[in-house]
Amino acid sequence: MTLEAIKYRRGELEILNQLLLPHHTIYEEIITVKDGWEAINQMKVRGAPAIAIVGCLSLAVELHNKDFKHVSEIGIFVQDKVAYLVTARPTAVNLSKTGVSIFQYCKDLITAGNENIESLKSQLLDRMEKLLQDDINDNIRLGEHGAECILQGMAGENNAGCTILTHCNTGSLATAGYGTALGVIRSLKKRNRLEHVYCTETRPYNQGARLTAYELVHEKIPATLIADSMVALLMKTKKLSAVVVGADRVAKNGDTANKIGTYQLALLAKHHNIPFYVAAPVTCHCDVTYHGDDIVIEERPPHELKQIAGVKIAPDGIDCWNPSFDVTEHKLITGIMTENGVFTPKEFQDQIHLP
Ligand SMILES: CSC[C@@H](O)[C@@H](O)C(=O)COP(=O)(O)O
Repeated sequence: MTLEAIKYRRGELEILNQLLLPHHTIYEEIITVKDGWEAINQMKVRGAPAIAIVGCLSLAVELHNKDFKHVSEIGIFVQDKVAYLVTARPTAVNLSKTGVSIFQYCKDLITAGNENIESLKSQLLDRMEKLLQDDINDNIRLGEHGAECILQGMAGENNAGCTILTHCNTGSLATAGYGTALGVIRSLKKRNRLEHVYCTETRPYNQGARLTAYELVHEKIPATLIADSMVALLMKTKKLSAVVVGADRVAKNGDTANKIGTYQLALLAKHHNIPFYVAAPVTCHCDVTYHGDDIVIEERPPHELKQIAGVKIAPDGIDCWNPSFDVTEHKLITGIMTENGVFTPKEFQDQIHLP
């Protein structure tokens, strides 16, 4: 069974507290949008798709449990809650994009003359609940396209297995299930074409060591953990088929924001002539961000850099800079893997109006 970051039944939401992994598996109840906001902001739940789904499902739970006197109250309620949710973390576009689409759906239903409060609530709940299955379906399709693309690049290699380097956590814990970059790895494994995975520790928050390594062990995928500082030597000395990473926001020009350290991986991949792929479902493509430089990069508090699991590793008094993401320019990207296919940044720019 794959790991489950989100457990939902109408009116009930629980999230796996990822701050406690890999040592403790503890689910926490989310009853209100405020609970959802705090879980996202404190990174109990993280990963662009998972953030969006938990934010919207926290809204679903509060909406389900609340009484309204008029449909217009529901419209105001949804608008206010979405506006609040999007302030939890700025870089991943999934939360604001999905939140805005839920509000738009609500507005459309009201404008179309839906006067029945219970029916309006139920249609909104259906729509938000669908996010879970949609995300899994998209990831499975993305994984298949991504695996196919990598294997086509190895066509001359006689059914050899692939060796993939990945960064941060993009698996079941970061999504509703299956994963984005890790979904591509799963699809390669299903085809018996996966030789080995290297995952970076992903300092400072160690999503690679704490979460990806945990998922890889859980899934019995042959894998090796490396420190971020070992990537150049890895690329020089081991034969890598590709680097595959996730994304938190893809700008219209194909620049992508992802976990801090991704940019240096892309630069190193270019130097070593290794294909560099970004696995990015359409939910993280941003229609209003034209250029990577326009992406707001979240800065996390200093203690997340100066401590590991609550243990100090740096002196008091030292200044810290802790950007949580960086932007990889599209010219460093071989392909953007989506549920609709794999696109070069140029093709991506031409096809930005994907369904
Ligand atoms: C599955 S998606 C890709 C990204 O969301 C992931 O690699 C990442 O950067 C997550 O960052 P995080 O700060 O842990 O939410």
